[in-house]
Amino acid sequence: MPERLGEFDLIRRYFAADAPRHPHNKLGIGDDCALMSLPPGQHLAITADTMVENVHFFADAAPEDLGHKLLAVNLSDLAAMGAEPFAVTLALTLPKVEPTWLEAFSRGFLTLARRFNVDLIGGDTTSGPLTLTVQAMGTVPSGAALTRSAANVGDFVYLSGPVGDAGLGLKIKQGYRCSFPEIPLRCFHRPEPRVELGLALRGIAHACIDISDGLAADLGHILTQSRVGACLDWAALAFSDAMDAYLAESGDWRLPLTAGDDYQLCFTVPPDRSAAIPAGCRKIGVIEVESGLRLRRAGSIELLEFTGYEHFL
Ligand SMILES: Nc1ncnc2c1ncn2[C@@H]1O[C@H](COP(=O)(O)OP(=O)(O)O)[C@@H](O)[C@H]1O
Ligand SMILES: Cc1ncc(C[n+]2csc(CCOP(=O)(O)OP(=O)(O)O)c2C)c(N)n1
Ligand SMILES: [Mg+2]
Repeated sequence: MPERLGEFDLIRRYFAADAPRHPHNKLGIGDDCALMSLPPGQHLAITADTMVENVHFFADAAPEDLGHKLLAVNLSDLAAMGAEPFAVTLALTLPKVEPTWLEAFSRGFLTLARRFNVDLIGGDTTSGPLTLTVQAMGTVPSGAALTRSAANVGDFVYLSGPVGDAGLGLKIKQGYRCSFPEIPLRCFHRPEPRVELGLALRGIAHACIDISDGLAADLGHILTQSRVGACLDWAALAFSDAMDAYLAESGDWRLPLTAGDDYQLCFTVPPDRSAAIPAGCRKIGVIEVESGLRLRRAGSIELLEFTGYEHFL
């Protein structure tokens, strides 16, 4: 007869292995609340993101990848703010207790957490349709956060890496045949949160956002909240070989601008600080007075909608 695990055994076995290690975390899993204490001069940065089966992942997703991605998308929001992560809570709704699933999920989650010195300090576990939520907390020196509203006219727009691969990974999962599927599928299943880059951009970048819904939509949030516009240069965008092959075959140039799930950072920098930008980031455009997002491509300039992943439309 298989072993039966209850709610509290499950938490103890898969999630409460370590006492908190980060000095800000004073009390972790096991009481009604966790306790933390921040040094003076630091702001607490807080974010939450949920992942739901058939919305954010397919039913056949590897649980280790799910644990990784759930934490990665939350750390990505802290990175986009220039915040240094130190604690997370995890709210799990599970249809049933499956030890092999939980073991792999917690391994994916806790491996990434340890890599960034982040403690799992609490959460909630219930039965119900598979739904995974994390709240992530970080610190940023007061006044140093990289907000969406801080872009200035004349700033250069930068992107931290290729976009579109995760969207291509989703297409591959939906049946698109691609000769080089490894990178797109890896970007879709195992995004890398750009935490070190977010920290390195403090004092250099003005506005910053992570690309979860798509470049056009997420840069659109910066433009709207900063009351500016931008013009991007298609030729400045870097694509993987897989994306180049997809573009050549399909002509679908909108996909890398609108697909989302990439978790690269898009940020704006005044020109006189551009020499300080970390390697690997590319200048893709410039912030302008005129509102809206324009794209220079194939000899002409066209207006782009702020299109991206949208849950309800
Ligand atoms: N249900 C909610 N209640 C309160 N605030 C919310 C809710 N959902 C989202 N927000 C806030 O709205 C803003 C935009 O959310 P979202 O698009 O999810 O950001 P992100 O792409 O960074 O995860 C964020 O400040 C987020 O905290
Ligand atoms: C099965 C499946 N279908 C579609 C997608 C694509 N997708 C789902 S949600 C999303 C955007 C990001 O999720 P959201 O909840 O909007 O995160 P946030 O912007 O709040 O960080 C994308 C690109 C996916 N990842 N998996
Ligand atoms: Mg969100």
